[in-house]
Amino acid sequence: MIYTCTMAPSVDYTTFLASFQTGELNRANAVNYYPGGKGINVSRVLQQFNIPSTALGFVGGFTGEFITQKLQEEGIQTDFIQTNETTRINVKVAAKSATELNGPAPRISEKQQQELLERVQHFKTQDWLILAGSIPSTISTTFLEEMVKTCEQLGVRLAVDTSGQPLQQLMTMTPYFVKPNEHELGELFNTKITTVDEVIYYGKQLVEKGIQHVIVSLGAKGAIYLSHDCIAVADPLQGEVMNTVGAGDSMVAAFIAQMTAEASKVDAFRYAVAAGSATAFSNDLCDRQLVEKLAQDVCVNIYTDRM
Ligand SMILES: Nc1ncnc2c1ncn2[C@@H]1O[C@H](COP(=O)(O)OP(=O)(O)O)[C@@H](O)[C@H]1O
Ligand SMILES: O=P(O)(O)OC[C@H]1O[C@](O)(COP(=O)(O)O)[C@@H](O)[C@@H]1O
Repeated sequence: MIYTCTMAPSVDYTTFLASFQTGELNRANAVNYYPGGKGINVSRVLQQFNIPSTALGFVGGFTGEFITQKLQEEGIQTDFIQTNETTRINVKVAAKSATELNGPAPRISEKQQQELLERVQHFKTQDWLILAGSIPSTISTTFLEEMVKTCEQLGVRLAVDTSGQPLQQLMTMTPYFVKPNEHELGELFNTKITTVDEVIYYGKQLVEKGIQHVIVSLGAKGAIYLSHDCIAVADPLQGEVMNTVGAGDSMVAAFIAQMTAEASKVDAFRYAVAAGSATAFSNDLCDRQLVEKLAQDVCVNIYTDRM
């Protein structure tokens, strides 16, 4: 089973405008709202590939109910822990450039953390846990340590897509797969990363720690994959950008979908890049048909000798 864990889910309220000006009244041409948060997006894209997953995390209030109901309507199993706080609404402005306003993560009590740990303790060997999105500041470092240790002991493959201090902490352990974007990678090494060579230099350091698969996403500039025996650089795909929210999550989902279907890692990476762009070229997350189509166009340059 694939479990996604979103500790700070959201309802993503996206507004589409021709132009956006701060300090002015802006009227949207269209809006949409979908269940959001990185792990939840991963579950929604996996479902596009007919891969079942269970969405874990913390939800509360009317927005929490909306998320649970929408996921269930899409056929995604949920096993959320209820919080007293109403789940945040993240506002996205899709205009000439994208602006995002993400609410704070919920406060999670020790009891609620324990409940989550108990769920992880029931996972089986070869299961996946995708820990994605903001990790609330109330989540203790000991809890994260125990969660990673439990995954290691059970033989669960841990994928990580988060940022800030929790990412720093998780990188001192050895997840199976990690997908930072270039800013998050820079943050990890306390530097600013701008060139492909820099991405490769720092990405390799993650691989040397024992992380099996590293994808560094570069937004409109494409992405780079690194493992112990391969570096692959994907050129960006061109298209009409509609809404980039969830592009990174789509990438994570497509990579895992392909890995579970026993595709080669380079093919899995190719699909990951296609899925990221397919989402960027869509109003909601990508659909499978577009991913399959774009996957044919992704140009990947492989450098096995740069490790
Ligand atoms: N404007 C864009 N045009 C084409 N592809 C894009 C665009 N933005 C994102 N993508 C695709 O989605 C992937 C993930 O996007 P990115 O913004 O790096 O992730 P994150 O949302 O996690 O920061 C990129 O590596 C790329 O393949
Ligand atoms: O947990 P964070 O870092 O605040 O991010 C949450 C936001 O990220 C998203 O999951 C989108 O993530 P990506 O664009 O990085 O793929 C939104 O659905 C959500 O609003």
